[in-house]
Amino acid sequence: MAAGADKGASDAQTAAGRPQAARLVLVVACALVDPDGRVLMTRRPEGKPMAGLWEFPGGKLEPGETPEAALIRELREELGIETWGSCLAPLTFASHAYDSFHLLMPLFVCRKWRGTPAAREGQAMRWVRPEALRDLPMPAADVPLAAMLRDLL
Ligand SMILES: Nc1nc2c([nH]c(=O)n2[C@H]2C[C@H](O)[C@@H](COP(=O)(O)OP(=O)(O)OP(=O)(O)O)O2)c(=O)[nH]1
Repeated sequence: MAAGADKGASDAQTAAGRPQAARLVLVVACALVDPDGRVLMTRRPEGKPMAGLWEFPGGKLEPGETPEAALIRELREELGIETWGSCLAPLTFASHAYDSFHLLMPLFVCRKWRGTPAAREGQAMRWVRPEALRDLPMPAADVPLAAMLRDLL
């Protein structure tokens, strides 16, 4: 019998019998790290899913964008800062099953930018020591990232 052929009808399966992934959403995010080693976190505004939770700046890619270009654009739009691909170092990633989609989120670290981050979209923001990240309410996908940042930064 093919693997999975005896599973219940409630399991989402492809015709080939493999588990069916939820819609995959690619989001790129950044740990901006200041000279004191603190990380910039922003709070999701009211009216959005997961409102009030603290997240890394970033967002979804637009069609045809590379992750790096999307992140540079998001940092400009959200925080009014300018950075460069050469200043974005891949750090880790989140792969998390939310109810309605599966989030795949590379997390870059950036220590060099031009300008002073300011919340351009009305979101709250704060600089947080890596060891204090665990005290912030975060999206479920971010919880393991916070633990990794404590070790890696
Ligand atoms: N930017 C960011 N998004 C995160 C983090 N953790 C996490 O689960 N997400 C989720 C929340 C959203 O579903 C998605 C980010 O997409 P987004 O910021 O472009 O979209 P949004 O929900 O704010 O707004 P919309 O474009 O869907 O209307 O990724 C994180 O640390 N940073």
